[in-house]
Amino acid sequence: MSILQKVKEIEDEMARTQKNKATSGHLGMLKAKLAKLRRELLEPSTGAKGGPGGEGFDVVKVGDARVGFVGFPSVGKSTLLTKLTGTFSEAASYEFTTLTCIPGIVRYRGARIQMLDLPGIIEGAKDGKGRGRQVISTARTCNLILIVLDCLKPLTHKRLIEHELEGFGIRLNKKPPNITFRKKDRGGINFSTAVKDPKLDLDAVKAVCAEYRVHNADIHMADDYEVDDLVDVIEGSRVYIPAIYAVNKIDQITIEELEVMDRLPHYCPVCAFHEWNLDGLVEMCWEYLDLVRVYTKPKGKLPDFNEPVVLHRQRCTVEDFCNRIHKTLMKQFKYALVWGSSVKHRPQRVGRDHVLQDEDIVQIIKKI
Ligand SMILES: Nc1nc2c(ncn2[C@@H]2O[C@H](COP(=O)(O)OP(=O)(O)OP(=O)(O)O)[C@@H](O)[C@H]2O)c(=O)[nH]1
Ligand SMILES: [K+]
Ligand SMILES: [Mg+2]
Repeated sequence: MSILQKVKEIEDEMARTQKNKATSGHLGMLKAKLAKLRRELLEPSTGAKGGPGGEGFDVVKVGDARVGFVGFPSVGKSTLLTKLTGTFSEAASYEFTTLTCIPGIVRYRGARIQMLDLPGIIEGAKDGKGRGRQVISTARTCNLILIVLDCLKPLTHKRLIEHELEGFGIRLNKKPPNITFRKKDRGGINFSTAVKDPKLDLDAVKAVCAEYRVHNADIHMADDYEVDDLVDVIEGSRVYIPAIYAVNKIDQITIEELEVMDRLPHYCPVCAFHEWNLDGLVEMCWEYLDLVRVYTKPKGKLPDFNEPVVLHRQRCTVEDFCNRIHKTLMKQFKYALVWGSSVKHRPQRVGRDHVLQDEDIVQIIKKI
């Protein structure tokens, strides 16, 4: 039986199994099996680099952040890229017009944001249909995924695209689960959680562990989690990426229909063709990218407000800032002077570990 057939069999069995406390162990085992099969699917066939293992498109990362457009064919991804970035990407009424990855750049608030137009994907993309794997591998390298939807198409398309991305280890608009998983030599499975009446019980946890041949481990969950979260932690190699649903072609629907869509979380209605709400979309991308702009102040001069150093919220210490300016700057670093919302005094003297905030001004003082 091929891996895909095995996957299908397990998915069918899961669909047949009622979800309750009594079946949670069995479902946990099935989910772990599924995750393992999916990993096998993604592993490159022996030796051959660039095989079906899911190499992305070879587009150089430039700018401060990267946004990838993912969606079914003909939802308007290329039209959107052309209008947003000014880089032409062919658009047409037939499906699969775009066959490769087309990069463009948006300049916004001093940052350079790379946008990637990608070929349309279809159901089964993650399992190797069409260019799906290349598309999704490229999406994995992005700081934000723009899921482009056609508002005239069924709402179920959203779920289908999410399913394809999830099957490739991408988690959308989600924080990594706060689960500690520590293997040991003896002592069996110890499961503790900070939550009263958690969704997962010891049986389910044990079933998942057994599937991974783990018989001794300490597992602690700081929050209430599902089987999938535990599987994610054991499997590793998951990426957590924010996502926006850009619902395109709103010129084709009524105001009432639009109002319903406007209220859904992470949605941004647009009309690429007439350039409606493209500013709104870029602003939302900016918010979701969560970038931190830091202005450099040379000694005795005004800061340069036109060219911020753009950092990501998870990596925005003074040291990160220095490394972005020059890779040897840290060797000469003595301390930094900071003006802005991350400090009380202006300026304030700080060390390399100080965490910067958006629009801080920094002057680096070097050792003599
Ligand atoms: N009515 C309307 N049509 C649009 C809009 N945006 C794009 N289209 C049309 O939708 C069709 C598909 O647009 P593309 O930009 O080629 O779509 P795509 O998602 O890049 O398609 P593939 O590359 O084939 O996956 C074209 O005929 C566009 O003119 C829009 O906002 N409104
Ligand atoms: K098209
Ligand atoms: Mg296209």
